[in-house]
Amino acid sequence: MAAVNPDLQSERDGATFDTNKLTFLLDGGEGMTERRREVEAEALADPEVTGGPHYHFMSRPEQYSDAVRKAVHYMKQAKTGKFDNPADAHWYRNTLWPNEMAPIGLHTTMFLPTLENNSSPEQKEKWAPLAKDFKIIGTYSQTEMGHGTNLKALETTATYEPELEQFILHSPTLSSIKWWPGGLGKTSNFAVVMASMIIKGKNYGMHPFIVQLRSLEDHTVITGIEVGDIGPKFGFNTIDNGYLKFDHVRIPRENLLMKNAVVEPDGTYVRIAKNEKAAYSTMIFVRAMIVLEVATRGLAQACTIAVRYSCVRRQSELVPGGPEPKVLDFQTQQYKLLPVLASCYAYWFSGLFIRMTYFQINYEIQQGNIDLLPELHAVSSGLKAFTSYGSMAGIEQCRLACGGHGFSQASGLPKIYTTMTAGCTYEGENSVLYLQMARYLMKSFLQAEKGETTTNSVAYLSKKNLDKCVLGATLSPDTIIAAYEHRAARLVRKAGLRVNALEAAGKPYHEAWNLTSVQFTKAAEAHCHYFVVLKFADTLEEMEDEAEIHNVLLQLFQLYACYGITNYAADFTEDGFMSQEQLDMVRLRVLDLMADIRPNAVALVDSFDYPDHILGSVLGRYDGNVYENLYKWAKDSPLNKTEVHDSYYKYLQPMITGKSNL
Ligand SMILES: CCCCCCCCCCCCCCCCCC(=O)SCCNC(=O)CCNC(=O)[C@H](O)C(C)(C)COP(=O)(O)OP(=O)(O)OC[C@H]1O[C@@H](n2cnc3c(N)ncnc32)[C@H](O)[C@@H]1OP(=O)(O)O
Ligand SMILES: Cc1cc2nc3c(=O)[nH]c(=O)nc-3n(C[C@H](O)[C@H](O)[C@H](O)COP(=O)(O)OP(=O)(O)OC[C@H]3O[C@@H](n4cnc5c(N)ncnc54)[C@H](O)[C@@H]3O)c2cc1C
Repeated sequence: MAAVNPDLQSERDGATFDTNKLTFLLDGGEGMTERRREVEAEALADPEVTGGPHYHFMSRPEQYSDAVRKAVHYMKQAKTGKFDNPADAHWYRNTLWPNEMAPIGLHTTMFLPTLENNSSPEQKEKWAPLAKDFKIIGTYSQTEMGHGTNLKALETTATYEPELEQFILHSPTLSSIKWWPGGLGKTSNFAVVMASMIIKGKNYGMHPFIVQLRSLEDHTVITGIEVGDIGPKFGFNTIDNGYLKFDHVRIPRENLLMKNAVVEPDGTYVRIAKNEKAAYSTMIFVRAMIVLEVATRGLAQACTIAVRYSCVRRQSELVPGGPEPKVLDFQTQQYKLLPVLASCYAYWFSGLFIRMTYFQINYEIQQGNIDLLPELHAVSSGLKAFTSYGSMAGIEQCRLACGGHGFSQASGLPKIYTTMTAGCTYEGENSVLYLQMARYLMKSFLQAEKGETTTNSVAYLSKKNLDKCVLGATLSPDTIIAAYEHRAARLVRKAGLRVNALEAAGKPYHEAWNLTSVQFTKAAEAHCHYFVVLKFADTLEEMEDEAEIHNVLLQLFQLYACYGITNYAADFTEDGFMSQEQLDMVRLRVLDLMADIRPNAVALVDSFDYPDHILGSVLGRYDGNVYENLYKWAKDSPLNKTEVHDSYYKYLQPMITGKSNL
């Protein structure tokens, strides 16, 4: 291994805490870190994982093809049973497809979970082993060309025919063509298809059906089905997002996944699930996972790259006539990066929380207790929107902080950005998800207005909030939380009262709601912001005696919270809650905290513990040897394969010399 750049080494030498111990905390325990490292090390030693063609120098069809090669490698490994622990499988996939979507990504993330959570016991016994063993490869096919958000308006129909005990799948219009599902275009031979179920002329709404798309012998498309790739996208080059059109395709009655609703042979419809949104369960799962696995990890990688690079990049002067400083020593550079780094830690702890909560509540739901479903839906929707947007903005900030080299694919940042930013749209467009959370907030507000107690994430709405902010220079977590509670409660209340006032003035509820929806998305965002602050504070409180780590995390917590206050200053001050003096104090504390955190910046990103292969960045290399590797990267560019490029002979030569050697 090459010697570490002394500029990076000095940062590591100066850290005040043991990065390993912080990694343990982030992974959820030392044992988890060890296991993750074992899985990653095994993958990294395998030439099938690390030895393929250079991602950035391939065309899109080549990128897809190489991702399929990796998928086959993954499936072979999985078939040996070595990934029976889902976390192991996850680490392996992250190493195999760094910041790339696997062509079988939807198979593992949505197809299999839908089979497992939406099937009757007999169906589960039949389909889940086939999917787990990759005897069938599937996707989750819900969105249509005309509708992704409004699921009630999906046009694909599944019409029941009792005589033959079959459903007939049909795409009646152009806009009903399924559009976007990952792995649908070329890879999958099966899909869970969400279609509106029609029995004897009555539409029972969206239900999941398992449908074969392609032959298991030669992958040819089943008669009556048209399927293909939707073409190049902003990112996601390694996955074949696809389209799917049905022309009266018959499937047996048993292909309706019947955990939540049964259709008897004579066409009698029997609802089993207590909540009519039970068919939406896979979306809740993925939203809950996106917080840590997509939004936070993308941001953590971008921070790692930008912070390390900012400690090896030297430019300009700090002391007149003095040596060029590391660019991270400029206060403006710290202001670009350190609040983003703080937000990454904040999202991480919320991500751990929502992941654990999802599995706890889902267990209850599987036992038939759906009391906490609305809360889970609201919190997972809100956090997905809040963290994916914050991460998207943060990654772009990291790119800008890397100057010119940040714009090169060599930085790794464009790939991280384009993969992550899709998370603002898929699995529920962010504004739409904030509005789902807002529905929950509105209901909770009305409860609180009636003097009822609100619980869990919205407990603060029925509490007496402070009228005056008591935040002092010590920035105690309690006073910070109280400030964020006040802001969220006030914005929710203001939006709720406006809906009431508009209704009282004669507007129908739906109109009053639409006229308040900007206010409500801001209230939902404020609620999520409060929640993320709260979960960070909870983590600090629950930490066992690791004083050095506690210290630096407390500084990050304070920076995250103070930066948030300065960014949303009007929300905290306009009702007189926070004084101008307090706001000024908070602004200065942001600068002090950055100076406090600066010596630990590299250690804080090292603690995310990303191997270079996953980062995929010349700028963010662990050894900091940036320039020699940038040079090597350029030399590898396909355009440099020949001294004179073909385009010269084709176009330039005739123009310049009047002749052509072609
Ligand atoms: C270690 C483990 C590692 C694991 C690794 C995992 C790694 C993860 C990696 C992730 C990679 C991700 C790749 C995924 C690719 C994208 C896939 C997709 O986009 S797929 C496509 C994704 N597509 C989308 O996301 C579509 C987005 N659209 C929607 O979800 C819905 O249509 C809607 C929610 C917007 C409205 O629905 P609509 O039917 O019109 O409903 P109304 O508005 O009329 O509200 C009625 C009531 O219902 C309630 N409620 C609603 N939802 C739920 C729920 N889920 N539940 C419960 N309740 C719910 C609502 O609160 C309300 O209650 P109330 O107030 O009356 O009491
Ligand atoms: C990379 C990627 C992968 C995907 N993978 C899959 C997949 O595997 N399977 C699958 O089924 N789907 C998939 N999708 C589709 C995805 O889930 C939808 O695109 C997403 O849910 C958004 O829906 P939409 O496209 O209809 O957006 P639209 O709803 O058309 O959004 C357009 C605008 O309208 C606004 N808007 C819409 N409704 C409302 C409302 N009620 N109130 C206020 N504003 C509103 C939105 O906020 C947005 O600004 C994928 C999409 C992408 C980009």
